[in-house]
Amino acid sequence: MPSKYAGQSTIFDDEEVLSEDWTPDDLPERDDEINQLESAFAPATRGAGADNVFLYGKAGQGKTAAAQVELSELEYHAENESDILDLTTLFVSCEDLTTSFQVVNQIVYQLTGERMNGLSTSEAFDRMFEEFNKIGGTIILVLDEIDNIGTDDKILYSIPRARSKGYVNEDVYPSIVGISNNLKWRDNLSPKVKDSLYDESVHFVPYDAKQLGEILERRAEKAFIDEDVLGNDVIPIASAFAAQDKGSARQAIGYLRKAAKLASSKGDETVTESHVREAEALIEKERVEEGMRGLTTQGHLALAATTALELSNDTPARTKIIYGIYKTMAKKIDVNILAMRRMRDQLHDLDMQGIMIRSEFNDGSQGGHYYKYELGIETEAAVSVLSNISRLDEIDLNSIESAHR
Ligand SMILES: Nc1ncnc2c1ncn2[C@@H]1O[C@H](COP(=O)(O)OP(=O)(O)OP(=O)(O)O)[C@@H](O)[C@H]1O
Repeated sequence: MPSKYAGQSTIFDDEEVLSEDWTPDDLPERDDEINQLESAFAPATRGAGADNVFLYGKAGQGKTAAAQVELSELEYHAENESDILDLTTLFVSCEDLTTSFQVVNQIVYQLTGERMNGLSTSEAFDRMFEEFNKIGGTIILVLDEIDNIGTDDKILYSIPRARSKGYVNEDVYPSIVGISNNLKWRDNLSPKVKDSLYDESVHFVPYDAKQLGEILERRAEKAFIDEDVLGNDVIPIASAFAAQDKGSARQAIGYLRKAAKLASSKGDETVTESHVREAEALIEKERVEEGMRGLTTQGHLALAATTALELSNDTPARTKIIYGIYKTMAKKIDVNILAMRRMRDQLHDLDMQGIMIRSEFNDGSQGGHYYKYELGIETEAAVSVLSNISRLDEIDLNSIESAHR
């Protein structure tokens, strides 16, 4: 008898194509942006080093993918067509790095396999430039999610000025490709950084539904065994969902991937519109749960107080009722008690994130105008997230409410 794994995928040819890590060779929707990158890299092909360039735009807009595609092209040129270009490229994710020192440390680690311990920031920079001197030639550093360094931005003016300041030898041409989806951070950079980093600044505007549809079509061609696997509405709906939200290609691909996995796990031979709708609802649920986990302690307490009321069927509840329970909980775990006005802000934020639902009431001249809140998610989902937060260990969501009564 065949195992339950036999014949599992009746729809996928190459499932990997829908994964987060798969990089396309071609991004036709970003031709203009890629041309701008090409102009920034072109001086390197003439032996003058690449210009510094800054890619910005919201998440999932192909900034990282465009940098990868254009750098691969330049690497191909250096290896196969050029006697002039001696190229080293380094891709550094700054996701968990919050200072220039940490970024420098990571660069040195990626170049040498060694971490720098006990060095001052300027010693660390010296060490990095020493490595650049050993390598020589054109060195392009892609610093992805560079906004994580906040105002500690020494690296962003030191590398672009390394040659003019004599930090590196004559034959070394280091430059930066900075990538960020935080537009505020970019606008608030120090003038020193703006001067050095803004040789070129490339803006990635959000994709529209048509472009997202084309991106999905190309992926689908590679991912599925044939075109009949996808119902006619699948791509238009997945791209419309993503376009209405953030215009993110990552999000659109995520809907298609989840819908296809749902179809596959149910043994269905085609992916349909209802799989996409189900996928969207599941992804939204995961997003909200993630948001719940990431709340501050005050946010968690506001959620805990509302959840306790939900468990005793006392929702929707007015702010002052939630506030009463919140105060008891905050006291119990020794947390500073917010004023009622601030609690209102917390509840409003939870409403904005889809964790709660706020309804407006108007009792005319007697009661005036007020809001009531209830959970916007399954009660069990809130209980499960809250029970995994150690700061709230001493709070019993079932008994606090009865204590309040
Ligand atoms: N024009 C496109 N064609 C095909 N795939 C694309 C296109 N644009 C983006 N993608 C894909 O969408 C996903 C997100 O893209 P990418 O990581 O490059 O976005 P980003 O702008 O760098 O976002 P973030 O700032 O969140 O990292 C990747 O899987 C990428 O391959």
